[in-house]
Amino acid sequence: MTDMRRHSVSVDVPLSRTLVQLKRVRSLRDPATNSMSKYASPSDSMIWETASSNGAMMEGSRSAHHHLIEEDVDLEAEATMGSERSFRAPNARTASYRKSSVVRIRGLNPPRNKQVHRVRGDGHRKSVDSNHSNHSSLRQLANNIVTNVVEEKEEEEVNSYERVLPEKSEEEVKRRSKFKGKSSAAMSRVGSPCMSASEARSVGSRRSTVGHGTEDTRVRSNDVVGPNFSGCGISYCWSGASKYRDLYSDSDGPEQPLLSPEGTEVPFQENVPYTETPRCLSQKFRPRSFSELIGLNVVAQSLLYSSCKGKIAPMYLFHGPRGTGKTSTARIFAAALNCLSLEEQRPCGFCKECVILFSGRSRDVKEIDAAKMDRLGRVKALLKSASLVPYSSRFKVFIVDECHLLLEDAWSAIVKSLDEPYRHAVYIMITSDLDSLPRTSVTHCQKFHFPKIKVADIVNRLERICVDEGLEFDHDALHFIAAKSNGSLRDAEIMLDQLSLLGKRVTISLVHELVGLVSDDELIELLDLALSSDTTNTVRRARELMASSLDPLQLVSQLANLIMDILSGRCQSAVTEVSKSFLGRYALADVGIEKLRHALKILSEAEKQLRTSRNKATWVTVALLQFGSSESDIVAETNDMHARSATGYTDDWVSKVNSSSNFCDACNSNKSNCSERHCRRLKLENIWRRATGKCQSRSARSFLKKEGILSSVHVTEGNSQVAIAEVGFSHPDHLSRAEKMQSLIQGVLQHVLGFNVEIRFKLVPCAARKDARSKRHSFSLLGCSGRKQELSDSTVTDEDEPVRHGARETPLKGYSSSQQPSPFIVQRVDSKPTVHGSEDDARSTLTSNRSMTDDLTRTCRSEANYSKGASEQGRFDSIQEPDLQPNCFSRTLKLQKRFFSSDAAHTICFRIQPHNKMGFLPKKEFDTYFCTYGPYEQCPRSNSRATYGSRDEDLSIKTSSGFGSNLLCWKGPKQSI
Ligand SMILES: Nc1ncnc2c1ncn2[C@@H]1O[C@H](COP(=O)(O)OP(=O)(O)OP(=O)(O)O)[C@@H](O)[C@H]1O
Ligand SMILES: [Zn+2]
Repeated sequence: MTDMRRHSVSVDVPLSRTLVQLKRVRSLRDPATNSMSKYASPSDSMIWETASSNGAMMEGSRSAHHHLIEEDVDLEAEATMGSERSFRAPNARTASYRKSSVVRIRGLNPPRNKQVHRVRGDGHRKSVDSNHSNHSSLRQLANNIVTNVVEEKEEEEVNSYERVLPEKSEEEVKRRSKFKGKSSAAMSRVGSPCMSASEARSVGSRRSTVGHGTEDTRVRSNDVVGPNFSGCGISYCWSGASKYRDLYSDSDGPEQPLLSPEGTEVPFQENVPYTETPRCLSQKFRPRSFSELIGLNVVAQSLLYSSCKGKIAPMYLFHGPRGTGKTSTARIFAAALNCLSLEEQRPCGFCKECVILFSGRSRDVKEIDAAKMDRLGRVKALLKSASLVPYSSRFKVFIVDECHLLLEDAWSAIVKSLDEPYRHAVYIMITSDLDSLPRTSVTHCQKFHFPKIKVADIVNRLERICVDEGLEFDHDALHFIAAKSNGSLRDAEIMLDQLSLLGKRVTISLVHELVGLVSDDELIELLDLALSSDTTNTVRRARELMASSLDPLQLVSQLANLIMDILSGRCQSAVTEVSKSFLGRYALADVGIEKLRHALKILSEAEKQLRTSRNKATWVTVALLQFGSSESDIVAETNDMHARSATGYTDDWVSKVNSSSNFCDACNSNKSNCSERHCRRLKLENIWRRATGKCQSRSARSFLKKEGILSSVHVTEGNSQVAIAEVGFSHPDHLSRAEKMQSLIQGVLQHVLGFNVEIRFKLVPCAARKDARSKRHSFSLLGCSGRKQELSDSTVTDEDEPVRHGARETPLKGYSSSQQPSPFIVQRVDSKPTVHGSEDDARSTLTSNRSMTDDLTRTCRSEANYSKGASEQGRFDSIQEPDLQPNCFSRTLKLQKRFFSSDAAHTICFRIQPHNKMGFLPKKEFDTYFCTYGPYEQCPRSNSRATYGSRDEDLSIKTSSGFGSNLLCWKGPKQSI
């Protein structure tokens, strides 16, 4: 036996039987784990994700044998899989066995080195432990192995001609027949009692291919397996089980015992015949022709036409939401492509191709799960297979589901392969996420959009199913299911399926119970209570509803939907008394509508809060109680708001936060006693404190509290009122950090203000921070070392009261006073600026220092016309230069990097506003410089010369102006300048 192990031996016994024996011999398993999976082979090139969903498949590898044989056939079929696979010896002994025995499988290229143990498929490879108790089995097996070199050689050649590409010469085909004949003889010896049906079919098929061409093949293969033969169901069946199934995934599945406890062989289970029994309604009613597709007229017509006219693209892309029929359509189209009928209505559903395909046994139509195509090797194998001629059909169709999971490399490989002249290969890519596909690849596809299915169409379909299934139903219930399924027919069918299991009439209350929803009547009742300020009953009813396991968020969403339906007039055809009476009171009266809008607003706020709150039920109840704020409140509030908006300022949020109208919570005094401005600022602080207090993250909370300041709040006019909150930070780094927290800040402010909030960030002086109320804080806006700018308290930007300082408040030339741009940050510069350059510069700097002794505070202005709408997308910050004497020529401003956002996507634009002591110079004399942080650019808007500092961390701008300047710095997307 040892000798035998050492020498290569070829196999003379029927190979499938050998494999069966290998499979059965328990001792061939890994002794440590008793598992074969350890030797699971590199099935890298065995990527067939086959379609499908067959009940038999779901049973997993109830028969590893079946699996094995089936794969054998697969391999034979797919020449691409013919790569050699060798066992990896788990230990020396198995290695020794490996060396000694060469087990060859039909369809695989013969090993050059006979010491290579070849197995196909996932290769249930086995090691042999010579010490194992089943020596005798092994010996018997080994004795059955007889060298047959000639056979091997022939087989090799057969294999190489197994699949003939169209380009192959006739001569080759003849040779192929010759060898096929021999092969058939060899195959006739495949006498395994367990030869699988598919194998038998394959054998028959091969025989007939040789002699009679493909048309004959179909007939002959049926002769062998019988027209009703349904195979073991592995890998190709579509109905009955999960859609995505890895052919190899069950190699480790529950295998039937190979040896009984007594050591005798356990007879293999019979193939479980393919069964068409659908597992659920959506399978049972899966469409099988274009005419059965719902809501897809254009798609169906187009595909039908292209299949009839033979205008077939190499690649299609089906995209759209889930459950809208993409996979079903792909299968129908695949069937139509291969249907043998000459009628226009394809697929006919009756021809052999149709029958095979719809029973999930087609070998030319394969479904592939893109998630499994995670290695290039697998993609290559797919492409190789695509290059082979189809078994029996006209087209090889690859349905790649979830194709957005394909790697970009895979996409390019597939797209590249489209150039090859494989006119029989068709790819149907399916995705629900079009945006994540590589754009260039998508352009190669014919795209079909699968829209959400209309409620009415879903209802019709459900009705038909109910009739077919003998289910009693209420129309309302079906309508509700359809509305709930969000355009997915599959979801609707699944819901109906569940309801049908209850064995009761499908009624709306049953549906509500199943999906955990409240009926419209119950909702209206609750809404009515809440709107009529019936506090006790509102609380009681809300609690009741939520106690019956209704999710508070769900309740909010249902209520909001109901209100929206009422507002949009969709609820006018009320059926019940409750809804009729409610609609009469609310939907028709202006005040009622105003109340409903108000309620909707409250719900939208509540919804945001609920997402983060633990005590959801309470918050819902609180929200409901707010519905009851009286009509006069709403009207008054609205008027008030409009009045304030008209002046450009509203402190509606103040009235919301501080309910008392005469008492100033902020300064704890009667409003008449507190100074308006002071009071407002304190209120802003109050809001900011409350808002920041709502931040969940401690670090964010303390950062915002410490560094940020709410400098103003505006509420816009119009229907969709938005509060525009300006939040300031004194340091650019803080500013950029805060910008990253924009949504958080927005959320907390929204919560406190009760409005949708739009945030505007800006740099403000430190002194404006609340903690610096009494102190004067220095800050370095320009960040130049040694350069400090102290700002007075008055620099707090309360925009209702623009701060204007000093004699330099000269109107900008070129503007009438009414057109004056809005004021910007006010700064007072009282320290020496960093100016460097020539001696002249130095002198001028000194001069300028002298010149700015008294009146150094000045309003910087952003020029409103500078860029229309610019304020929407970015912002101006100003960097003020001290006044310089007119005789100052050129000088360089040096600005430290940290002033700028490090985000290269942002543009920083400097506008130099030269001015003399008399005021700003006329507009045309302005110099503009422009740069992007990163590689600096010349300003496209002016031909001004700009010189930038060479040091990395500094940006220097050389001004050509002989005057003092303001620098207006634009931070925002480049294109918006
Ligand atoms: N347009 C449709 N016409 C008829 N039946 C449909 C349609 N859409 C969905 N169905 C039903 O839903 C089931 C599932 O459909 P299918 O698998 O084709 O959807 P899908 O769009 O591919 O979904 P997914 O994107 O989740 O794979 C089908 O069996 C069928 O019963
Ligand atoms: Zn047909």
